[in-house]
Amino acid sequence: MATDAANGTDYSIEVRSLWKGYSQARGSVIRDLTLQVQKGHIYGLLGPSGCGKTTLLKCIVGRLRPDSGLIRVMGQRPGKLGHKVPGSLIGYMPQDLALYQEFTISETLFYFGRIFGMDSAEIKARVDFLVNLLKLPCKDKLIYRLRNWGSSDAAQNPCPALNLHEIHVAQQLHFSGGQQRRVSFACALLHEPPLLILDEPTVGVDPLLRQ
Ligand SMILES: Nc1ncnc2c1ncn2[C@@H]1O[C@H](COP(=O)(O)OP(=O)(O)OP(=O)(O)O)[C@@H](O)[C@H]1O
Repeated sequence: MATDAANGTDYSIEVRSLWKGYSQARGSVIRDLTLQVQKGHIYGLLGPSGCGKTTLLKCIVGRLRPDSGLIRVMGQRPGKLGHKVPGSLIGYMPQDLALYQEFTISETLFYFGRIFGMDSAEIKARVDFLVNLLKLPCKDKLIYRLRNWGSSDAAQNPCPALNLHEIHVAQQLHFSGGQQRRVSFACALLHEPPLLILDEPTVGVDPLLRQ
């Protein structure tokens, strides 16, 4: 309805006259930005590197405060007391992966599921679904990728005492960079949020997941 739209309730995201910078010396990264995203719509944010896309998304999910202007997400200001943004109203896949390296994928998804107030049965069902949907190789793999294992440079190799076979076995227990992005995507989808915000979701993933 037109009246609802005017009040912002038809919008999942509403940004008006947003200004945001990181320091006075460097000035504003976002200058007087206004945009609206209607509920049920997919919105792509395009722009050159460094123009402020991630900064805008961080303001929308409540990780950064605007210098001035208005942001409403699902009808209310992010960070407002009692409003589940940041929280269960959104699924957010950040550009920089923010996963606990010591967790397995199963532990990671249970951790986020608990934060979103899901019970064990719900989480388990979603984990099984997402592992299948995103073709995650094994729920019991650790997230951490052993970067320089196997390097001939003794200074870089974190465990030079292991032989090549042992290193190969250890690497099989861990995720690659692209697989970690799939796990991050699974975390964003886990609680079936009404609003999904993905920051460069296709970087480092194969064509199958891009589709
Ligand atoms: N934490 C920060 N402190 C200071 N400056 C920052 C910070 N984060 C980003 N910037 C600066 O703000 C500007 C916009 O960065 P932002 O990451 O929002 O751009 P972007 O459009 O998402 O870029 P890309 O497409 O390369 O990811 C850049 O000049 C960046 O250097």
